[in-house]
Order: sequence, then C-alpha cells, then structure tokens
Amino acid sequence: LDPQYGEPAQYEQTKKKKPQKLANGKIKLDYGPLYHGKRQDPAMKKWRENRFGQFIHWGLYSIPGGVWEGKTYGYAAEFLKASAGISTERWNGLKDEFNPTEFNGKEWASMAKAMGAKYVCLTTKHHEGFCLWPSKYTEFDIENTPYQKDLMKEFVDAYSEAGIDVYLYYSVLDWYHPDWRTKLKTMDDVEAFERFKTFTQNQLVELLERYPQVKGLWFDGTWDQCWKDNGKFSYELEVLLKEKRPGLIVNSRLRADDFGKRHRDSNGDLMGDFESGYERRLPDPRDTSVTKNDWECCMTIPENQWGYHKDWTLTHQKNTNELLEMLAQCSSQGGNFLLNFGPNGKGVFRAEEKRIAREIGEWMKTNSAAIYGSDYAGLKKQDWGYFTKNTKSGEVYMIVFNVPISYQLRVELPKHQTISKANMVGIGQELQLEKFDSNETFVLLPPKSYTSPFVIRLELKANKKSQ
Ligand SMILES: C[C@@H]1O/C(=N\OC(=O)Nc2ccccc2)[C@@H](O)[C@H](O)[C@@H]1O
Repeated sequence: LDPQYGEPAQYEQTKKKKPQKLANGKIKLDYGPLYHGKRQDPAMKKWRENRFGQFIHWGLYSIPGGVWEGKTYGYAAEFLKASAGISTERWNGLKDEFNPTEFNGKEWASMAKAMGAKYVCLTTKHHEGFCLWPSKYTEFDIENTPYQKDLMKEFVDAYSEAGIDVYLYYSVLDWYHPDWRTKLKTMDDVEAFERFKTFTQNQLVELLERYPQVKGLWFDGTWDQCWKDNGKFSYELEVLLKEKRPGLIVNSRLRADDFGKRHRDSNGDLMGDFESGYERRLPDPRDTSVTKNDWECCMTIPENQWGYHKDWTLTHQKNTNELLEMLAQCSSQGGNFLLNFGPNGKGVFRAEEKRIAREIGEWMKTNSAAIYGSDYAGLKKQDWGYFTKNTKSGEVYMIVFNVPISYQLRVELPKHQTISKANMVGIGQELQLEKFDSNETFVLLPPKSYTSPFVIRLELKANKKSQ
C-alpha cells in the first residue's frame, strides 16, 4: 500500500512478509496447498475417470457475438466490451435483451451425452459480472432479464439426470461490481475489496446451496494484484467451500499463496485439486512431469473464442480429428480435456459445434475404452500416437493418429514385459507382432489407407525372468 496510508488492521499486507526457509530448504507457507500429491477420494477418482468434459461459455456477450454497431471484432467475443470500447452502462443494458427462449436443458444435455462428455462446466458469472442464476447478492442476474427463470436449475438438473457431472465456472474478476479493484492502492480500495471478498464468498456459498448436485468449482479471473495480495483469503475460501461441500473439487486458478504466487505456490507445489493453466495449449507430449498432478486442458474450437462469435471464418477452426488427438494426448499424460462450446444469446449451438459433437461421439462409441478411466501408461511416447492405460483393467491401448509409411507401429516395453496379443478395437482384428531387439516389438498394420484415428488394445504378459 502507499506508505502514507499505513497498514490497515483488517488487511494483511502480504507484500511485507519476508520468506522464511524451513530446515528442508522449502519456504514456510501459512497459505499454501491444503494437501500435496493427488487426491484419492471417490470424488476425485471420478473426476479422473471422466477424462472428457464440455465447457460452456454463455452470458450477455453471447448476444452481440463479437459484432457491435455493424463492426466485427476478431478478439475473444466475451471481451467485446473492451475490444469495442463499449460503455459499462451500454453493456449492462444487454441484460434487458437476454431472453434465451430456445434454451432447452435436456437438449443440451443429450447433445453432450451423445458426444461422450462425462462432465460439464458452465460459466455462472464471467468477467462481465452477469449471473446466470437468481442471486440474492446482485440485481445483475437472470431474474432481472426478460427471461427471469432460474436457467441454472434447469441446466444443472438436466445434465445431472443425464449422468453428466456438473462443475460451475466462476470469475472472481467482475467488471460490474462497484467494489472490484484491480490493485489496492488506498485505504478506500482496501475497504471496497473487503466488501468484494464478502460478496464473492456469499455468491459461492449461494451456488453450492442452490445447486447441491454440483461436483466442483472452476475459478477464473484471479490474475490481478488484488487477488495475489489476498492469498490468505483464497486459502480460507478453499477451506470453507470444501467444508460446505465435502469432496468438492476446485481448479488451481482459485489460489494465491502467502507471497502472491498463483497455481503453484512459492515452493512450486500445486494449489487446488488440478492444474488448470493449460488453456488452449497442451503440454509437450513427451513431458512426463505433468503426470505428477491432476491437470486439465481447456480448449476452444476456433483459435480463441470462448463466447459465441458470429464469424468463425476469422481464424482456424479445429477439425474433429485434431480435437480427438488433443483428447487422446491429455488422457495419455494423465489429464482431462474440457472442450468449449459457445451457444448464442437465444440458447442455440451453432451448426459447426453440433457436427463436431456428433463426430466426436461417433468415435467415442467405438473407442472410449481408451479414454474413460485411462491414465499415463508409463511407456515411451512414439510418433504414431499415444498410449493409455485403463487404471481398473490394466489394459493398455494404442491410439493411432499417424500411420508410418512402414505400417510398423513401434512399441518399447520394460524388460520384463512382452505383448501377447494386439487387437484393433471395434473390428476386433488381431494384428501380427514382430519382436526385435531385446524389448522392442512392431505391431504390424495391414497395408491399406487409414482415414481416421483408431485404437489397438494390447495384452501384455510378464516375461520369464530367464529370457
Ligand atoms: C477459460 C478462459 O479463461 C480466461 N482467462 O484465462 C486465463 O486466465 N488463462 C490462464 C491463466 C493462468 C495461466 C494460464 C492461463 C478468460 O479470460 C476467458 O474468457 C475464458 O473464460
């Protein structure tokens, strides 16, 4: 804080804390992770087994869809207020136009089910501050729109009844709330932000109380100094929410530590239950260090549009096989894949999204055994694609995206293992094997053209020690 204001009692000045080293060389933290390593409780195991989720960005930004007064803005549609320099008053007026008469929760849930999504994450409040649920703590919510109804309840009920786990996205950053502050420079800032922290906590408790089926909270908008200076609050908030909802799962974007470090604390340890920094990007496919924590990659179909944008021709649109390869890579490295959809202001998904959802679902019908319940197989990554291992059955899968000109798929096994069988999943065809060297085997593909990714199930057996 500006020295002239001194240090207010109710605001712990994280900046003034000096790091203390512990005997083991780590920095002493009062507000670090709640635990270390991977959670092994049933709720987190289900999160891990799910592997594939649907992200949905839906808010007032879905009405203009990246176009304002006849001009198209290429930047992310949910940032149109900023990219088109729209006044807060004019933007907030969109509330009076929000009337998604074509929204049908059951239809949305059945599209997600057919796609093979095992969980869904919906934006309850994005940076604009508009709440998709009737909140006691603000007028800027669904209740004060022509639609009025509790859209969130219809959504949560429909997806839960379809057997899809529901997670709620919540942006701490709030362009609407008068007490939001990016930085805390004065006592007034501090006092306003204390009120904002109370508002945030109240809304989160309200969401958990209103929607008991919810499995977790997906936080965003915590990159500003105001939040970095409130590591203690973020710690206590995680504790409070998990007390309110035992088993609750939160992503790494919620937390800051004693010294303002986010995602990973000052010792490099993950805070929250899974690392959620992989946004529109994946780790290096040969990086095995990512397997140490649970993690999730969230991905857009266009280059960078989370909210509905009227014109998808402005950038590359990922095709189904491109997205399937990302899903396979995530599973192969022990991570989840959260694919984003942006319905328009009426509650309708665009044709491209419906087609991609259908095509992914088609592939998952035959091949989902290699994805659901899968994890890092512990085998050396090969150029033809990805290994996954089913944590329950122990079965190992090869998800093939790049058939080599030799039609030979190289597999390198630990010394004590050998492949006893290899079968194409779906058609069941058994494939010839050619063992060479001490621990390498070629899985031989029938020489023909392969036009979509396919899965091979491997049966491994222990080698006799003598060999
Ligand atoms: C999922 C996306 O998340 C966002 N911001 O992303 C990040 O903050 N990304 C991030 C943060 C820390 C590390 C790496 C990526 C939002 O601005 C965007 O509209 C969308 O909701």
